[in-house]
Amino acid sequence: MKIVTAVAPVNIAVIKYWGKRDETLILPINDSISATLSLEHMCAKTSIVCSPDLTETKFWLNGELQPTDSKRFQNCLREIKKLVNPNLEYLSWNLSICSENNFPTAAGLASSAAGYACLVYALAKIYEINGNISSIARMGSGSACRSIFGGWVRWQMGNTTDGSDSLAVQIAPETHWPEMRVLVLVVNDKTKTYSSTSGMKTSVETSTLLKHRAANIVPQRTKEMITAIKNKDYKTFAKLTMQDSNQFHAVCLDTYPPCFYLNDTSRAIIELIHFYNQNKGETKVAYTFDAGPNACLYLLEKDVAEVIAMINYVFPPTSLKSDYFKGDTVPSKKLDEVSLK
Ligand SMILES: Nc1ncnc2c1ncn2[C@@H]1O[C@H](COP(=O)(O)OP(=O)(O)OP(=O)(O)O)[C@@H](O)[C@H]1O
Ligand SMILES: C[C@@](O)(CCOP(=O)(O)OP(=O)(O)O)CC(=O)O
Repeated sequence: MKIVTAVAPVNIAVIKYWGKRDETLILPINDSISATLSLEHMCAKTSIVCSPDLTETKFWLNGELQPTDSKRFQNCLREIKKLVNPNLEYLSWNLSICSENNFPTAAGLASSAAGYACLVYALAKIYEINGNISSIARMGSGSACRSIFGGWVRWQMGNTTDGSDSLAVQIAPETHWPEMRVLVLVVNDKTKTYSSTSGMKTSVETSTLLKHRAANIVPQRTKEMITAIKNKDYKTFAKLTMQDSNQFHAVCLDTYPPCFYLNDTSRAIIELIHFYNQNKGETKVAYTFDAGPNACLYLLEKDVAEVIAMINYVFPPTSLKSDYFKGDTVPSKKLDEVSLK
């Protein structure tokens, strides 16, 4: 019997991935950029048992049995197994996989990114594979390819049909911008109505704004974002981050039928942050929202205490779940192996 437990971090995009050019291989229509958060507060944790006594492969997520015949799960398992020494005695043994997220799942806080990065990493450990597993994680969930690396990561969309050039690469390591912090404001921890997968599929089919974004906006914005990150230019970084989040949600509205991910509290957070920055006379804090109402704020360490105080003052305790309202850190540690027997 073999047992592995691994933990993997979430990543929060500052240039959003939204739209696929290949649904099976999970190839995107534009580049994206994210920071991988530290494992301290938010992570997926996955344990895998591999044993000759197991009669079938099973997968539990947050205590609930999941189907193992999904294309994504099977693709990850198949691609990992392709890299395994065919003589490995336990290659044919079944697996018992158990994963848990210590933060809301499918609520727009990148659970699929941490979850599939963790699954693929744990599988690689079980089968003793070394090498870059980011492209395999991508086949589980696109954004997962970025969670394999720490620090600032770019997922290059690539152009080939086989996806060989659609790769995540590190722009800057976790040590690059040590003052950077992320605050996660949980507005609603419920599972969202439209998954990212189905939302972006409808956007690709119906949104003309998404076509314009992918062709004419993201290429230039990606270059500017990389320069801002490399130069630690917070003002430019913050503006690009907020503009990209807003454009992504504009695409969601331009989708037919529209996907509403933001709610009134999300919009109040956006207004508050612009008001606060304006009153301070400089950009102190930037928001970004994934496919959900929950805000991620990027800000510098020196401003964390005041921004937390301001948010606590404006929002009554019931409107934000203070359990999750905490500072996470970028720089991050990478994936971690908890134990290996
Ligand atoms: N720990 C995990 N292990 C494996 N799969 C997971 C795990 N956590 C989440 N997932 C998968 O990811 C799905 C949620 O993905 P989805 O992209 O809709 O939400 P999200 O990643 O939380 O939000 P967003 O993509 O907007 O940041 C879950 O329904 C489940 O299939
Ligand atoms: C809004 C996003 O978080 C979308 C993430 O989409 P997913 O990676 O969850 O989608 P699939 O590839 O279909 O699994 C933006 C981002 O993380 O870049």
